[in-house]
Amino acid sequence: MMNKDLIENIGDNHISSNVNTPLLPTAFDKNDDEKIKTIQHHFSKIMETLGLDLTDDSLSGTPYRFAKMYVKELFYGLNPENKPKLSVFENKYSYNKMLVEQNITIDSSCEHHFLPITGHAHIAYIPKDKVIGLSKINRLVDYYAHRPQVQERLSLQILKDLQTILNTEDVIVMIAAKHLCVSSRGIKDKDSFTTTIEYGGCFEKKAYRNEFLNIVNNTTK
Ligand SMILES: Nc1nc2c(ncn2[C@@H]2O[C@H](COP(=O)(O)OP(=O)(O)OP(=O)(O)O)[C@@H](O)[C@H]2O)c(=O)[nH]1
Ligand SMILES: [Zn+2]
Repeated sequence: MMNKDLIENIGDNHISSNVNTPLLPTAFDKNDDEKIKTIQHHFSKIMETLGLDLTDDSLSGTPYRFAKMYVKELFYGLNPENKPKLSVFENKYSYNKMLVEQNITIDSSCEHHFLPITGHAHIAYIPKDKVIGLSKINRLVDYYAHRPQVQERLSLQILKDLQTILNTEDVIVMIAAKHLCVSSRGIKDKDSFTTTIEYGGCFEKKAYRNEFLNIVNNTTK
């Protein structure tokens, strides 16, 4: 069982409440195995409602597979225990120019339809006293992406965490992604995609944003 602070912050203790993922007070009352059991039960009812024969050997394991996939894979980022350890190091070399980590895979799900959001994140920061292990940026993106999301909140959650960990406002997060709920149902627009860009500190200045965008545009395949 987790305490109230953890529930409210879902492990994102530094980010302001308006960017927290909305959770019930009961969010952590069940462990992963209990959640899988409950989801398995309800998903089998959904399948039965659709008229599917769960005694068929190809379908009988689906409710369990589906539940395990939700809890352990697609939405592992709802469990703060899965938050990656983000190692930061002293900026011994006093590197104080832009560092860009680009083409970070986004595999997320939209919270309105529970359909995939896929694309890339491009992130930059200008170090002060701390630098972060590169892979930890990718891990942080992956963690926040693996929740039911809207792209705006995903961008902000990543930004706020990096600003806190790196002890600087000078961070920018850009995400360009396709929403299957737009391309494969509803309006079924196959070509459109969505770009969000959130930043603070020196990236408020156009010159810094332009330098970042030039690097991303000129070097991203
Ligand atoms: N702002 C924002 N909207 C999103 C995101 N992902 C999905 N949506 C939108 O959420 C909206 C939900 O609108 P509703 O009208 O309630 O749902 P709907 O009837 O399925 O809407 P349509 O997709 O237009 O058929 C849709 O317009 C989606 O495109 C996101 O990351 N950010
Ligand atoms: Zn959607």
